[in-house]
Amino acid sequence: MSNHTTPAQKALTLAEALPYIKRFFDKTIVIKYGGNAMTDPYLKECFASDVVLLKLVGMNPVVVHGGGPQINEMLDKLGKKGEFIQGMRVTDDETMDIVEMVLGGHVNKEIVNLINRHGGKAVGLTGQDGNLIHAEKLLMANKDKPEEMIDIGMVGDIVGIDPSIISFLDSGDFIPVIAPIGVGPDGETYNINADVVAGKLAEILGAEKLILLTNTPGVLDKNGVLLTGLTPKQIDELVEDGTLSGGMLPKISSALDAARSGVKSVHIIDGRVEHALLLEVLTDEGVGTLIKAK
Ligand SMILES: Nc1ncnc2c1ncn2[C@@H]1O[C@H](COP(=O)(O)OP(=O)(O)O)[C@@H](O)[C@H]1O
Ligand SMILES: CC(=O)N[C@@H](CCC(=O)OP(=O)(O)O)C(=O)O
Repeated sequence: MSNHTTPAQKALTLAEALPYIKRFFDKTIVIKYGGNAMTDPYLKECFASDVVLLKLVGMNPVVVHGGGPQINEMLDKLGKKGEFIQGMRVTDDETMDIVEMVLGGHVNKEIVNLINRHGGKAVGLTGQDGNLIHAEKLLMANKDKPEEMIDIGMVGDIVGIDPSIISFLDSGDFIPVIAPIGVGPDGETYNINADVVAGKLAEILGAEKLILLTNTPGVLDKNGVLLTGLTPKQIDELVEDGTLSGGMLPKISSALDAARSGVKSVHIIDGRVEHALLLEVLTDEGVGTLIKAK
């Protein structure tokens, strides 16, 4: 909020929150915190305080985080180059070790720590904890030649989610902070795109909202103009003509799957905006792109 806001304007903004607090009271809100959105220290503080505020007014935020750029940084330090195909990281065994170390370690604990310093009770998990995310090796079709499969190593496809650990944490007013790592039948670990985890978790938890925080104002058209709402047909067209690429591909397909599976509202928003979460959940302000089920 600008320093030029008058007390009356501030009061109006606060009053505006009441219908949203009532509507989302006791509802689950899955928040995907993208690695690209978690770069600026001040914005990280804003994010953590927003999550705590949502919890304290009676909502159940569940945080799923990414960390793609943070993994790249570590790979760089080790002299290894990160490679992505259709928005998914090619993950050999050595890269998988680094993914687990960065996501399950540093990134996860940093977010837990931030939320706790703002007065929340966050608990960090990977998909291994409480058997949360069951995975198997992803068989990825080449989008240009669908009959051809691409082997991208230890990248996982979610085959099941056991949400009991989330319900348990929720009953104790804890805020789950989840790293996108899944576990296979033989205990092997898989690297899963964080948007995919957030979308599937929102579906299984019957979430009211799924919010994907990233580093663009939302989905942009060919001319870089924000698209405030997107239907499945429009999404198909944008994929086909190449307007959507890279990390936006798994993001949009997870968002659409979640919307079609009953998550009431799915948004891709700009995590670089101060208090983007509060603006999205508690005000009339439309931010980012709303993904529609039809
Ligand atoms: N049409 C589009 N609109 C917005 N961003 C797009 C589009 N197509 C590709 N992108 C890319 O997708 C990126 C967001 O995905 P990603 O890098 O995976 O971020 P995150 O870490 O938040 O998941 C944007 O920074 C942008 O470079
Ligand atoms: C399979 C795959 O691509 N996994 C991702 C997991 C992290 C992630 O999704 O991070 P962002 O949300 O910051 O992009 C990766 O290795 O980068």
